[in-house]
Amino acid sequence: MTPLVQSAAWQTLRDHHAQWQDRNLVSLFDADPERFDKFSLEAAGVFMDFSKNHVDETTVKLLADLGRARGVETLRDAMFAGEKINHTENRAVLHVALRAPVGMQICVDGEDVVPGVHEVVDRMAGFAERVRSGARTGRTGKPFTDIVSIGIGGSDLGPCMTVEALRSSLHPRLTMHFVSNIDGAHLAKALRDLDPETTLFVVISKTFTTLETLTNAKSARDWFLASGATHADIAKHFVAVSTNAEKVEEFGIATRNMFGFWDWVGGRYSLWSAVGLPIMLAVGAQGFHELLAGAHEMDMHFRTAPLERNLPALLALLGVWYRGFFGATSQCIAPYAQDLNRLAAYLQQLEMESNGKAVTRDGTPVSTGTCPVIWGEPGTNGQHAFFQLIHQGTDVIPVDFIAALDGGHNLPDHHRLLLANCFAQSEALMMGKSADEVRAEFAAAGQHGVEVEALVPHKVFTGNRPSTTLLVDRFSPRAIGALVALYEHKVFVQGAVWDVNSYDQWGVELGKQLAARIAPELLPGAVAGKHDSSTAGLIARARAAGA
Ligand SMILES: O=P(O)(O)OC[C@H]1O[C@](O)(CO)[C@@H](O)[C@@H]1O
Repeated sequence: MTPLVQSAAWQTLRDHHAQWQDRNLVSLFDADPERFDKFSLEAAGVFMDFSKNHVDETTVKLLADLGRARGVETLRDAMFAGEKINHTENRAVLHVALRAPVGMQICVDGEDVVPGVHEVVDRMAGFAERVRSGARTGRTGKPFTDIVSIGIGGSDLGPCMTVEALRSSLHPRLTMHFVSNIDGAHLAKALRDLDPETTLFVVISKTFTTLETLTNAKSARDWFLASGATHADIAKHFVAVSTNAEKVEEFGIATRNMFGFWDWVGGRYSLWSAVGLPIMLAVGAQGFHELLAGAHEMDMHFRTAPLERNLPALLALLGVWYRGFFGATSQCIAPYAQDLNRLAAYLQQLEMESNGKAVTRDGTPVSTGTCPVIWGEPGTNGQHAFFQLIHQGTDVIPVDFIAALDGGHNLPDHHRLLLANCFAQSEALMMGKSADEVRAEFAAAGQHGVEVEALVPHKVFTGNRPSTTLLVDRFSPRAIGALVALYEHKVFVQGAVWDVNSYDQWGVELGKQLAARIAPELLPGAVAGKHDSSTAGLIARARAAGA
């Protein structure tokens, strides 16, 4: 494929960008009373206002042209057709099959995978409903009160983020805990107040070889056995989610207590598979089905809508536009929802592990910047922490504001203030405040003179800073499903335009290998291997401290 910056579509966009050097968003709104209607759209219950972005109708068309020229639609169709678009691992990429309704056909190597997907979901539902009803108990016959999900990365962030997001739908008897970090403090804190007789562990690992997960699972098993339980009791308190039955059995969990999935489900795209078992345990089978239905609706929109009217494509192309032409190296995620407090962490893996790549699909260096740094915190907390930099710092940082119209609680005054803050932030980022406006404020307060002039530059907001606002009715399972699928497809489109393989993650391997080498060197009496003087010095200090 032609390097991105040499493609005709990119060069046309570059010429078009020259017009944006001195264009002000406010003046675009002044010139066009219909701007909000023209640059907003809704699909699968997600409303997207992208009018406060540096785009006009020509920009949208040119960005869509770029998407088409880079083969977004062809690659999309190949993904839905089960082709092995993850070429470095020779795998299909079919998280969309995980939310396909009964009767839809999606084939890998000539075999329809949808019936197998539903078989697992039905098994999960049977299990989850028995745990939720209290029919399935622990070894002493007591119903479970606590569920500890052990996994990391894609085997943790999706279920953890979703369970938090669906707080208002959680089962009243079951408290959910998520343990990921190999830092023993994480597991120790989770187990501190738990009763082994009423605790169920869900060990999630696609490979079942991940150091963090196996270490935590072994320690959890030791904690359970130390309570007087026998090895035979493990079957009542431990279930596994994996693609690796052999390793699961080796760990001591019988395969009848295992829920499987497939190599065509990438870790960070897996919350819709058995990896979502904690979600189903928390919100029930019905809630999980609604989550899948919301995602499927977004899939169908993504699959069929023209790029100019395609939510995921537009979100992605805006990101490409800012990354490529406005120097944006990061993207802020600002959900105005405390329940979405893990969304930024989830999207960090989804986007950065997928598109944080410096070579194209054929292995040659990329010609322009790829994935920006994804970061964020729920509003309004972010306003009192880092929004200063977004308003008055030196970089362009596009913001995605995400909110629900209904807060899902009975404190309507809080929700009104939350939404007011959300809408005010995007308005302030765009409008800014000029020096004359600052002077007028001082004058209205009766202040004039040299001291006032000295303060003016500090109080000026340049404005003209872009943001997109996503609104849903409320954070129902269906809306969360649609929202997450929206971002999954955004990542897909960006990967296609940048021509990177969004579905491998070789960049995490080197650190794992080196950690495996260093771990035995930290044991008492061990001989340290050959390292640079910094690493050797750090190892020596840890050994001296008896690590
Ligand atoms: O599910 P597993 O095999 O334990 O892997 C966990 C995570 O580790 C990674 O491979 C990266 O370290 C992720 O892609 C994955 O989600």
